[in-house]
Amino acid sequence: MSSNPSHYAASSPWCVYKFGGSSVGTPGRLPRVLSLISEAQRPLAVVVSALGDTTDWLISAASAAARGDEAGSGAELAQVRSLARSIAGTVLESAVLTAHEKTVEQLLAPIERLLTGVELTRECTPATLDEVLSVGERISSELVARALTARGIPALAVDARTFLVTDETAGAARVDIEASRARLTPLVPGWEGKVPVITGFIARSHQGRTTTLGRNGSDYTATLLSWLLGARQVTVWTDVPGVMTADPALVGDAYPVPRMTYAEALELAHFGTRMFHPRTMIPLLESGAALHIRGTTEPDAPGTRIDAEGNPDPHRPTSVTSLERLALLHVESLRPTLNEPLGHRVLQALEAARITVWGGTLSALAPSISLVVPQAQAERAHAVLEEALRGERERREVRVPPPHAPVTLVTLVAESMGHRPNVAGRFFHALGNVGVNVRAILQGASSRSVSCAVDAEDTAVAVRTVHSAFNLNETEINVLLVGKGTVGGRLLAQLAENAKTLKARHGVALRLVGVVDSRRALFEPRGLPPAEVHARLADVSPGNASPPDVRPLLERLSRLSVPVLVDCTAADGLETLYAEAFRRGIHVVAANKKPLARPWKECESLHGLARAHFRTWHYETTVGASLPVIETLKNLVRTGDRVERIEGCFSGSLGAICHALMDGVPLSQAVRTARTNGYTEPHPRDDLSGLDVARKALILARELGLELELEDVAVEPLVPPEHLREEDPEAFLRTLGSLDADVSAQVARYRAAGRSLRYLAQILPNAPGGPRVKVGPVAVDAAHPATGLKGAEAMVSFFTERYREFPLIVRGAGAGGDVTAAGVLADILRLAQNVRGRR
Ligand SMILES: Nc1ncnc2c1ncn2[C@@H]1O[C@H](COP(=O)(O)OP(=O)(O)O)[C@@H](O)[C@H]1O
Ligand SMILES: N[C@@H](CC(=O)OP(=O)(O)O)C(=O)O
Repeated sequence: MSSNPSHYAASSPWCVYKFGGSSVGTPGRLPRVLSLISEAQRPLAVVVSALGDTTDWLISAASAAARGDEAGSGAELAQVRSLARSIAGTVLESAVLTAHEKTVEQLLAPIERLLTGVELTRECTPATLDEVLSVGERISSELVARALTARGIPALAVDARTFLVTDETAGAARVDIEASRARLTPLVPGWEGKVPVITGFIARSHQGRTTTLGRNGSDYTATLLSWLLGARQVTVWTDVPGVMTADPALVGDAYPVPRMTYAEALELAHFGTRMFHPRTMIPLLESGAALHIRGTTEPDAPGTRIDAEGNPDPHRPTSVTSLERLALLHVESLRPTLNEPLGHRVLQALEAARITVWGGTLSALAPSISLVVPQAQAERAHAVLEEALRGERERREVRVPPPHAPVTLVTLVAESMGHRPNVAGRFFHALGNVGVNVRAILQGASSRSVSCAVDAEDTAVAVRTVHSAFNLNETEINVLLVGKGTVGGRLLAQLAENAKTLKARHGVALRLVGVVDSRRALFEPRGLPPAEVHARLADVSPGNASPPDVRPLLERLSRLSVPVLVDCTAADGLETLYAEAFRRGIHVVAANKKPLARPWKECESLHGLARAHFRTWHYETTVGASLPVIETLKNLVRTGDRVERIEGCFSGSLGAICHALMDGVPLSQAVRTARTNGYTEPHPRDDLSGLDVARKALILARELGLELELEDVAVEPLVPPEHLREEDPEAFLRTLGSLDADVSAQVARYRAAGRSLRYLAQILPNAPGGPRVKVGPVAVDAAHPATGLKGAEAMVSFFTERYREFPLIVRGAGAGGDVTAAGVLADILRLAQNVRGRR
């Protein structure tokens, strides 16, 4: 090919349109294609791919035939025929349709005979496969040309084999541009006044065999044609509105990149963006023509323009791409070798064995080497390396461990790498933050990209993380809410109320993607409007399992960016769900105390699991609703203070009940009111038994590093234990009435003595004989700080080495759906701070 761009600089009035399989072969889209062609400027050449998945089906038909599977081969071919018919039926009528169907049969007949031959010989050579595949593009060019003609737009089906000349390499032929030009030139005058509809992907070798240019090769046909015709512009129409910041199938919030350079597009194609054939850019680099990528379904969207200049905006988006099914090979140096350096020998050996090396950390003088190769070639590559380094291995100078597979190469393509500070630093920092293990960093890649190899299972999270770190102004947090009772219900309301401000002021896009209650589950990865949740959930028919199994939803949640499981239940057994969440890379925010009160060892291993997966477990609201109790204690411990005593009224609900009792309200009435106000646990027995406060005391004690169990907490209930047996909350409230008189009398005696009833918790880490934790009712005197508490107020006093004389006191509303939900929301936002986006 010429290396002199000016020689072939685009100069003619020709325009080239290319329509991919998704545009011509998806039912309903062909009429749009036809109108785009009819509205385009002239002269126009159109390149088309095979309809939909035709090429895949033809490949399967050939493989089935080679296995001798006649029925399988026939079934694949039947799919080709059936799609061709159904699409034709949407744009052609009566006699024209009949004529077209006859043409399709004429095209398919020799292919069927070829496949019979493959069945008999049980062999499908690459050359035969190319012949089989070529029928896909030939069918679609015939169809589009006929459909245009039927609409009064003069058109002509053109088989690219009549002018595109290649070498003999089946499956990925190389084009002879001069020979092709010589064949095309005399054909062009015959296109005068007509739209030539040219087959993409296929060509003919010097020896006259049908060849193909490689998968996605129609884009390449289009740019080659533009070069040959001297066209200034090529438009590739596809099913996405341009080149996106990431594969939209992997990243839901990817968006179109308005402009990029040829080199950026080349890099994207090289590192896995399957929308381009890697050679597509070569003719454009030669001719200087611009390539437009546009969406057939959104023709008015600006799309992406690819040219020599690219995007001059320094804040332009960057694209992330991934290449899967790879393997990582290492040569580990055990001690310095005395022989020649290993790098070039390794590369030479791999090249001689025709192994593709995608990249790696390697230099001629490198003592240790990492290489990325296709997974399918990994075992062979390993054997080649072992053989090439046999001497060094025998002298124990190097080791060649077995390949590590599968891995994925994740690449950020940024033309501005050199102009923007710390691109590589941000790339690796973002991955580190979400616990993605970077297996190898690729050096030697161009200055416009940075790549690393990650485990295949981390592909989605790695691509999404890098994408949001570089391309999103907002940090998107995806929430799956379990429990929509008092706290969960208020959280839904607060999500709705605060979403706009959080986005605008703090760059946090909070998206609710799922809700689970005791009977039903709802999941919508594109987001659920919080205000509609109750109604949408009511429409879901309850499953067999009650409560529903949340684990399958975790799998879906884990594929979204910054996934968070929010537990607003007071249920038992959620710890297994948390473990599953951490393992899948999901954060947990919980108002539920029960998992934190599990046996110490179990709880510790759950914390360990979160750490091992770099996930957070926030639970500030488990003690004192949204009062900053746990964070304050963590800070005291972190900064080296020694806690001598923690004391307080941890329960807003018991606070409200005690306060009402002191005001003369009967016990049963006081409990009922606290429950109605959303202060108590679902079953108020958990409050009156002291169990709920005991759990809170245990949570704080464990924050101090005390290895205590729930049974170690000395608990004195507010009412005698024999009154706490009733399982049904309503019946329980009724039976409490029998205690009203006794309790009121007791309270009157306290009042007379100038004392107040409070439910106190005390943690004494340094008590003689070992740490002590106790909770129970106490008649405090007027000087006690708890005396002044009103309603559902809670209070925690920290007596420490630094706060000995004047304790650090946290005090305020300690119960209620609104404050607890606000605390949960604050915990979710704290998470967002660790995974900052682009701003
Ligand atoms: N960065 C990206 N931008 C846009 N599309 C991408 C990107 N990465 C992968 N794709 C995928 O490429 C597809 C378009 O390419 P392709 O399947 O070859 O389309 P066509 O059939 O039109 O030739 C999109 O539907 C999308 O799933
Ligand atoms: N039909 C060929 C060539 C091609 O480019 O198709 P599409 O434009 O639909 O990606 C293939 O599937 O590889």
